[in-house]
Amino acid sequence: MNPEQRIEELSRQIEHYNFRYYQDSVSEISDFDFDKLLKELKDLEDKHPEFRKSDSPTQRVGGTITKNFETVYHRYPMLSLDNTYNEQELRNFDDRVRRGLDGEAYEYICELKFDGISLSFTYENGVLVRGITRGDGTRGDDITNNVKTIRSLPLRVKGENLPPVFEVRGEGFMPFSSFQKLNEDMDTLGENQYANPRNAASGSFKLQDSAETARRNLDCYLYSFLSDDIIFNSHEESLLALKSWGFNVSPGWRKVQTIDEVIEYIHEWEEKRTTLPLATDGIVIKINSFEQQRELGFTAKSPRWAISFKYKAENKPAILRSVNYQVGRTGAVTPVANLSDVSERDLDYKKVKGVHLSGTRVKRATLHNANEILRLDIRIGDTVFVEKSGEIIPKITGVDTEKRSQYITQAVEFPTKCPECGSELMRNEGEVAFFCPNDSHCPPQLKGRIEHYIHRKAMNLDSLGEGKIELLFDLGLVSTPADLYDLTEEKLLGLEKNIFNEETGKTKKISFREKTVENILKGIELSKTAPFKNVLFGLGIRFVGATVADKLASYFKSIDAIRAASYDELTAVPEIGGRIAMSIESYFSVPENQLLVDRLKAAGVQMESNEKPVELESNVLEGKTFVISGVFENFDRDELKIKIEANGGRILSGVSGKLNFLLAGANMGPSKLEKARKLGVTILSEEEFLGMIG
Ligand SMILES: NC(=O)c1ccc[n+]([C@@H]2O[C@H](COP(=O)([O-])OP(=O)(O)OC[C@H]3O[C@@H](n4cnc5c(N)ncnc54)[C@H](O)[C@@H]3O)[C@@H](O)[C@H]2O)c1
Ligand SMILES: [Zn+2]
Repeated sequence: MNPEQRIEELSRQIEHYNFRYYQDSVSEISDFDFDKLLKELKDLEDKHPEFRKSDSPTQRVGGTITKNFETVYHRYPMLSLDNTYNEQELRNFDDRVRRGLDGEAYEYICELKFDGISLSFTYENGVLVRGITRGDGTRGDDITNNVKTIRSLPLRVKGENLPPVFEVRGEGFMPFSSFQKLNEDMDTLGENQYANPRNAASGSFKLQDSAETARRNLDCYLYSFLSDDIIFNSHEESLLALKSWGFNVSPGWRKVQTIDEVIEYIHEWEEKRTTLPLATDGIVIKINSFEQQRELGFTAKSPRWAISFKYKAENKPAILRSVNYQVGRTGAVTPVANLSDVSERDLDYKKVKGVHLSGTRVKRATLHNANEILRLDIRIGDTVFVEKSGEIIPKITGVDTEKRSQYITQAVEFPTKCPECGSELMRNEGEVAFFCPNDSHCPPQLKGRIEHYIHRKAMNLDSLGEGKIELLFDLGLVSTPADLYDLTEEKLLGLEKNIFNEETGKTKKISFREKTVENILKGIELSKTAPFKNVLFGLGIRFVGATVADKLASYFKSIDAIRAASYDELTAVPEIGGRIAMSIESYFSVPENQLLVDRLKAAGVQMESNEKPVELESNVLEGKTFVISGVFENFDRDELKIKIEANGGRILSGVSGKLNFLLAGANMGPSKLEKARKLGVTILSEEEFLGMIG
């Protein structure tokens, strides 16, 4: 391949990864490997400048803007940072700075590099008016409603010297604690988990539903101040002022005079950063004086007065001792590697402490699926390499095949039967995961179903959290959600169990005292009042998520109508497709599921929608269809929905050619508006609508 072709190929690859990363919040490769590709491209372009295109990924900020939010131009461009993984390049940077400043003395500010997404906040007369993503550096997404959910971000600031308009910038992130909770939730709901807190933060800041963003407990550190008037002389002054105005400035920064002190700072934080409650991927150094920053200027993509140093993910050898196969709630089987340190090769596995990696001891790593085992060509007894980078879950990156001849090794055999229930495993065409088809008797699947039933978005039985279900299940008291309603004080009082967490090696004792039992029974009783749509979602029928359950419940009004519905009747419901209809049919073809529903009904759980039938006020809207979007002044969306139905109109769930009216409130997504305009849908304001119904 000649340089021109390679440049072309690299550009295409990098653009693909950028799109996945910024648009979809997914990392298909590690940051380190991504940065290697980018560096290769940059070096090639430096050697052959004639092949450098103006829109090359080396010349542009990698981010994208989405179509889901208002696009806003940045008042000051939001750039990226040049980065390096080694100290020599950092010294080269220092040389460039020294030359650029012609022998003037200079200082650096060292800061931690937080791993989240860049955000910019505009304040007018002290009031937060806008929050924008970095986007492509020139324009970003207006996500004001979502950034307002950050509790540490002041909505109003007071202080001396505040210019009438200013911007502050910082990194929005998801603390480890929120990340873990979110992924547990995703797991319960059977949705894809985020690989790391950065991707979770990126996805969560760009949700359409701010209430959901709020639940995810995001946070933000501020590290930059911008305004038209120059009111500070240095970065240090601006950080101190930000802090004094009440902004959340991370306390870890330090002013230093030399590159050696910078390197000292890097070494100091290499281990220490792993104890922080949020992900960091390096440090950032910036020239302190604003005057000198202006002298040094910018490239197309990043400032010449700053650089980031990224920590390489620690990669260490370990011994693959054995492989376990975990069966998840959906029946999917995941192979998990049991590891020991190289020095522990001959130690009994029970006594093994694991490999020391990025501040923690690692004893297990996911092998994902059968294909990954083949790809790695891994054997029990092998010396493997483990890595823990931005990802929280350690992974095996390769095998030291040279070591193989020194030890006895043994092939990893993927089981053909479910390790939990013995059923023959299956694999769907086109899918990588093997799964256990025995969904009505396989223990982890049953337990998963109960956990789903009590989930916040289903029956919201929070008095029965983690561990308690496990106890009840293991003692044989509860094996389906219906069993919950047979629990009594006599059965529960005094139950006890030690639950061992293989991951942490810690044992937790759970015991049911009077207060606990009272709360559990109260919660179960209360769950009988949960609306039918929550119950329907709680059943955990495949593809019937909360939104689909809502639609089915309001269309069919009762479980009996749903289970009697034919495929054609199901697919006649707007937005219920063949895949969902088939899944519902197959759910009710299982006798155990029919029984479960009957028992829940007998226990008094809501199996009918008690949405009051709408009383007809008029039929002026007969034959007309509506979509409601945005926020309204006098009504909330449910009230508007009732108004429309009460006057004979019908609600559709999406904008399509069939739609007559889009009832548009404030803050609705511009892409929906655009689509409606294109399709010639009439757009109504709240007032116009009220006029229509008199
Ligand atoms: N794995 C993938 O598929 C993939 C794809 C695209 C990009 N990436 C990663 O993202 C990087 C490019 O992203 P980028 O342009 O945002 O660069 P970057 O993340 O390396 O550095 C710039 C960003 O650092 C952040 N930052 C954190 N702490 C800061 C501080 N104290 N001061 C200033 N800024 C701070 C800011 O958001 C700033 O925009 C790549 O180098 C790569 O590591 C990975
Ligand atoms: Zn099984």
